[in-house]
Amino acid sequence: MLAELRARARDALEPAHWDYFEGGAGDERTLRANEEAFARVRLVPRVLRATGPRDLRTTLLGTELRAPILVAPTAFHRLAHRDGELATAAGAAAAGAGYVVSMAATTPVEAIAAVAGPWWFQLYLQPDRDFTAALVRRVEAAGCRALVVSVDSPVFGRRERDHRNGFHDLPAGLCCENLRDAAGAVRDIAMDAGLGWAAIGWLRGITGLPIVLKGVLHPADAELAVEHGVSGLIVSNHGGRQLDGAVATADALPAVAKAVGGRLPVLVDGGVRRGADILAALALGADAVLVGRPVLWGLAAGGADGVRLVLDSLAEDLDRVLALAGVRTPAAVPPDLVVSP
Ligand SMILES: Cc1cc2nc3c(=O)[nH]c(=O)nc-3n(C[C@H](O)[C@H](O)[C@H](O)COP(=O)(O)O)c2cc1C
Ligand SMILES: O=C(O)C(=O)c1ccccc1
Repeated sequence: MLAELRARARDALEPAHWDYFEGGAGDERTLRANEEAFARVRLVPRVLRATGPRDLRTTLLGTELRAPILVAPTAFHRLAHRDGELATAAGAAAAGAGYVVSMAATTPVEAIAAVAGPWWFQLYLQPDRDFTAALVRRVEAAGCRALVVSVDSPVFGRRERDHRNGFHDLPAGLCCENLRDAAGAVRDIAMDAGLGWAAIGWLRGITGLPIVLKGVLHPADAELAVEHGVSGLIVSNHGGRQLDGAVATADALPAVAKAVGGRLPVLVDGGVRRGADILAALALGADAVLVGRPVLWGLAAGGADGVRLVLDSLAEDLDRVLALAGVRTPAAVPPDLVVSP
């Protein structure tokens, strides 16, 4: 199902845009490793557990979802489909999935909020703190339920496909609509290699929204995140688009989950393509998963309906594999459901 949508997306997109969505950094080792790590997992199901119908509902930081599935923040949805983020928001809402809006969205958050279910906002903390604070005020006013701060991007990863294709800018008519300053001029997103833990403390001080750190792979950073009062973590290597050679997320997850020890929700993204991958993520210590590229395939192939189809199919597949594994709810997935090879 996903493979067919992926092929349709490829047909629908200009090659340079396809490469932008699909590609990773460097030799794309980490990009491949994410899917491979899930494909290596072997499950040890339980039998005769009389689970009855499954219940996939999941609450994260006060946000209620139909299943432990969210749309990962990805940039430039109007490059994938004319309805852009409005289609993503509507498709995710119809599927009961969470939606993390990218800071690089090509639609204003107020318009997204009008058609979205529960949504969070992904932020790159900008060197201009006043601008960052104004953006936080804006997304709070629009109804954002949590801030997802990406911490894996002190600089841009080297995306060789984009260099080859000369893809550096959005085409005329599209821009990062949430990066307008007070005068209405659109800024570029700045990556900030000067960011430290003090910046997280600063953000804590200017907002009451839960703060989720995205891009944690080392258990020592997970421990620091807990100490600095964040509300959640996303184990992520940015879908292999930042540090090529970084550990696959399914491989990094158990140590991070162990360091957190249940003190915060732990989410994971990168290479989640099947219900069995979600089941594996839950067994390896995650509370929920985010899905990046498959949502873009659905969006490019079929707009809001395509997004809904991707998310509904993953939830249905998770329901089936939970039953086959003898588990009734996501929270009840035991660690001994997976064996290491
Ligand atoms: C085209 C594209 C754009 C992305 N843009 C962002 C972004 O703006 N902010 C961010 O934090 N992560 C971004 N990511 C990373 C995703 O949030 C997520 O970590 C990754 O896509 C998960 O891997 P998957 O695509 O294998 O599911 C992007 C990923 C892709 C593929
Ligand atoms: O492409 C990306 O992965 C990404 O994170 C990003 C960041 C800033 C602007 C556009 C995309």
